[in-house]
Amino acid sequence: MQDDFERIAALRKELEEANKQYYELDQPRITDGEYDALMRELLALEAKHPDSVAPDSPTQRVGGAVAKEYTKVRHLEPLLSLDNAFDAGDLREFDRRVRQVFAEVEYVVELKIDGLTVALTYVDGLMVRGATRGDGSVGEEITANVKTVGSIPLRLNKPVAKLSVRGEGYMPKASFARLNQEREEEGLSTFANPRNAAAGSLRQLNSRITAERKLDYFAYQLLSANELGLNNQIDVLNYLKEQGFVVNPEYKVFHDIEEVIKYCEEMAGERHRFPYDIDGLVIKVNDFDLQQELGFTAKSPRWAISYKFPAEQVETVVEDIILR
Ligand SMILES: NC(=O)c1c(N)nc(OC2CCCC2)nc1O[C@@H]1CCC[C@@H]1O
Repeated sequence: MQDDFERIAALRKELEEANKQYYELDQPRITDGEYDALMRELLALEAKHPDSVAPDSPTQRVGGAVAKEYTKVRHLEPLLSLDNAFDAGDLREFDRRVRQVFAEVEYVVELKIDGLTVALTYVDGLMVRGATRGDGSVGEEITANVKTVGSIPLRLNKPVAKLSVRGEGYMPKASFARLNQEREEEGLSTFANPRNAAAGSLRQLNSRITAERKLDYFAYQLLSANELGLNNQIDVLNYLKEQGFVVNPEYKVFHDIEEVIKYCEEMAGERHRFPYDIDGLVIKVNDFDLQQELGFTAKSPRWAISYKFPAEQVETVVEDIILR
């Protein structure tokens, strides 16, 4: 018979493995019910041995902290916004400006997830802080809520002294539909779209409520990447995956803006085939030395632009008028 501490270690290992299978590999091996039973057993054992609770224990994901209001946090580096391109002409103009500095350029094109930016800080491999974008310089501290997002690692696979990650917190369409269904049944107001639902869920003062919202996260940026020997965006995305983050797999590399334009126009028609909302694409110069050369305008990088999908003709569906 294992003693409590051996059982605690075994349960943590099993729950972390199940989490990895579910979020990173998208192949759940145990049912939600089995996962919950293991979690309940671990919570009970940790309650019996409170000094055994580690900050990266899976039990830290169930939430429970109820904040009274938000503390504000200043970001290490400001979170930038993006200039927008609305058509092929805008993209050609962006490319012309880039090529004024370098004739040869490689672009990485990523889906633009329609969520909200969340900045994560890890110290010695453990997640110590999560923060909203706020005004770009000062955001809200939402660490307890961020810990409930299953695809955000509580501990890095290869701990480093300090790591600052940026990515998009979002609510998958399925979670959004279920949440609005539940709220309707409870006579509560429904959320207008997954982005609002994600923002409301991540800015919840009660992290137990956040834990129920089934949020997700795609990492896409690292601060001080060059200190880690990473000198382009593709290397950063691979590094983030190695560390245990979920990176959106739909990114592509192009060498020519005409290919980028073709891909953007193709994707405008494909936007609904993903299990999450996207509102465009983000085109980034891949090489960090070239990004450095290009620099920034007052509010956004000169080495990145977002291609916004054209507004859709939403046919107004007239609700069937139920004649009572
Ligand atoms: N929403 C996204 O999927 C996304 C992305 N895939 N990549 C970036 O790269 C940043 C890095 C520096 C400038 C933009 N930003 C994104 O979202 C931004 C955050 C703020 C405005 C955009 O939504």
